[in-house]
Amino acid sequence: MRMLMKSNNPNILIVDDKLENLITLERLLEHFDVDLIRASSGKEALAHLLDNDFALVLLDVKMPDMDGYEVAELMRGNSRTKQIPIIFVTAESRGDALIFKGYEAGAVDYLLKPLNASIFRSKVGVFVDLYNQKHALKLKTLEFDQKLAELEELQQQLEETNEQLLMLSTTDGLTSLYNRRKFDDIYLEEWQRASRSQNPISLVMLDIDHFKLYNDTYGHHKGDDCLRTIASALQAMDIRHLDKIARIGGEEFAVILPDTDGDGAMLVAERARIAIENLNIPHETQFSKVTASFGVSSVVPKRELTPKFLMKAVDEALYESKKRGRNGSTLKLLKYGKEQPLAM
Ligand SMILES: Nc1nc2c(ncn2[C@@H]2O[C@H](COP(=O)(O)OP(=O)(O)OP(=O)(O)O)[C@@H](O)[C@H]2O)c(=O)[nH]1
Repeated sequence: MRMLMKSNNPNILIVDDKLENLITLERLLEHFDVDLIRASSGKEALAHLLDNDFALVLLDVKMPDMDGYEVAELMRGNSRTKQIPIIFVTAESRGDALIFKGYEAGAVDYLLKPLNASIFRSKVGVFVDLYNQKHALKLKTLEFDQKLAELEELQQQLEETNEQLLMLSTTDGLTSLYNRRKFDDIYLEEWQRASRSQNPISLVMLDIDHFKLYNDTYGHHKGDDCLRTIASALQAMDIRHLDKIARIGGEEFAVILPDTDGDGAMLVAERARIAIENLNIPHETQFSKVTASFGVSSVVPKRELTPKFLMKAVDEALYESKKRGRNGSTLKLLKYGKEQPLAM
């Protein structure tokens, strides 16, 4: 037992207008690990109650100015103090009516003086234990909340890492466009959608002209810069939200165009061809600048067709553009499994 406040021990407030009674209570509570706080009036008691947390209040009934019942009632009316247990300690027994009045005022017990030391101590002990348990639970709850917050933060980090991983696995490191794997996934999805809706689907594939020569002339780093610049130019094109651009090979790009027929796809290819030409990247070819050749293919998917047909057609169309002198586009339309080339 200590008279000092602000230790980690529970506080017990002892309220009595007579000093000798306070001293008696203190002696009785000597062996408890608690901090005892004295109050010699109701007002003083209330002031302590508003300032500190208490495990228990030992409250004298008969005091001048404000009696114990009034103190108890004021405590019950205040959210900060209403849960604190009160044991009334009084010298007089004036009958059951008064004892009931004490319980009504919120007392948990009502003890008569002279106090029986062991009964008194065991009753106080119950409340000290309860308080200690409540305090330990509060600490555990705080610890739990902290762990929960840490867990939530870890969860958030995990989600961010997963997002980054997903991005890395679907995009091309050099240009940040979709990579080949993602292209294949999107293409398959769009093919299936077009099969259901029976709307056309088109592919545009482009390959930079004489890119080996470009690397050989300007070096691999400049080659990478060139690929990045072309990727940005393709991204800057005014195409529809559903159209998806990918880098599908070293110097090869492709655009998936859902709900687009051959004519529409040729317009996109021509726009991309001009966008690359207009970059005016010097290159030692017949055009004196970097250009690209385009293959375009389009189809309304029928049961006898697989996605590979359209890929094969776009490949062949691109090859045709290379053969015809580069920096141009060739369209191949597919119908009912039969290839119908349409030179442009
Ligand atoms: N700098 C750079 N070069 C690449 C990259 N990927 C592929 N290449 C190069 O692109 C060149 C492609 O050359 P080829 O397939 O022979 O074709 P080309 O020289 O473009 O000629 P045509 O396609 O016939 O016009 C090769 O030299 C590759 O090394 C890359 O990520 N960065």
